[in-house]
Amino acid sequence: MPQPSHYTGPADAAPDRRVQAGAICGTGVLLVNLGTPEAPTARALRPYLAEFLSDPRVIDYPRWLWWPILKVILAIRPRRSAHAYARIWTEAGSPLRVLSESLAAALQAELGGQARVALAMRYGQPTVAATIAALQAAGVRRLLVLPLYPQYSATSTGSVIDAVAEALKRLRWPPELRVVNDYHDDPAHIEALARRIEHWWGAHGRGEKLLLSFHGIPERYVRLGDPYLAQCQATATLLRERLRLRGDELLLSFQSRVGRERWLEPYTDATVRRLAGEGVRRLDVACPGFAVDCLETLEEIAMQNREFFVEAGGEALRYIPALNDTPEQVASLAALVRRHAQGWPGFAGGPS
Ligand SMILES: C=CC1=C(C)c2cc3[nH]c(cc4nc(cc5[nH]c(cc1n2)c(C)c5CCC(=O)O)C(CCC(=O)O)=C4C)c(C)c3C=C
Ligand SMILES: [Fe+2]
Ligand SMILES: [Fe+2]
Repeated sequence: MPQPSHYTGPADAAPDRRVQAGAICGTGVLLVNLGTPEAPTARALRPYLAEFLSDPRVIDYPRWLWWPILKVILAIRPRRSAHAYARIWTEAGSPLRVLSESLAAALQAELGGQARVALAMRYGQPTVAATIAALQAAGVRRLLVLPLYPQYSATSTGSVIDAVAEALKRLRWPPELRVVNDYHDDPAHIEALARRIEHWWGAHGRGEKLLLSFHGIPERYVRLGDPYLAQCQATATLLRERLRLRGDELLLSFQSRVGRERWLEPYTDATVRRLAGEGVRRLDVACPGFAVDCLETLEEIAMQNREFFVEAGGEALRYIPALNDTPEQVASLAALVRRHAQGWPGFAGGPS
């Protein structure tokens, strides 16, 4: 049987006619999330934090300056972080892992035979390299990388691109590659976020203000050209317009600061304290930078910052969960995949 004209691979690498038959095909979607420790213990936190904090995309100090500081951090932080993880750990494991896996399974069900979906973690297991190798062994010749970060930052998405490039370097015949850099202003994504918030308001009533808390990064990175701040602001503006909120009803802040450098401001903890001090009683907080719930939302926002808010005189800080594996998130990511895969077999513009 003749192969499609662009096909040049060996016979066992999933020829495109299998797409027509509705079988899993030579297109792969690699979802990548940050990663999470294997257990909520200092022992499991140490290698996780060591890998994460050794990444020059995350901390860009010269290595000779950073190694001694990292050594001190790795003597202290694992125990503190383990304590925080223990507060959110579930029977099934770390929420970030459980929810990312569930999202990947739901996206696979939605895409059916159009693409094979796999999940990798930037730090820890399963690695980006091993997951790409497994996809390739399953016949994937075209790979769409979808980091689970709506806003681009060199510290998150940029680092995923590094890991993918490193993995492809080791392959004799790498797959054709496409990368979703960000989806911070994707209309379907904004709609999914807005519906999530409206649905939550429908069930719990509306607070006096809505705070959008994004993960912070050092402010210096933005000065050096990282588009992260502008993309967070754009997401917030689009959500404000879609939810028809007044300027003072929606606020933006940045959480999870690490170290002594100045990070993006205003800080979330200072903002919730300030709002409580100004008389806000019921504050709703959403974290649109996180595709799925994790330590930073479930512990830092829904526990720590709730305590800060109440200590400062507020009544209730109500955390609105992330999109997780909801049909809205699955539909918006599937649409994103279909748009980015255009021209590939089985997708619009490609051989059907
Ligand atoms: C020290 C620098 C850090 C930068 C820069 C940073 C950027 C960044 N992180 C996320 C998403 C997540 N971070 C998570 C945890 C986490 N983040 C840092 C540090 C930086 N992050 C640390 C040390 C940790 C581990 C926990 C701790 O010890 O405090 C998580 C949650 C992981 C989980 O297991 O649940 C996510 C998700 C983004 C999107 C980002 C830049 C935009
Ligand atoms: Fe982080
Ligand atoms: Fe944190």
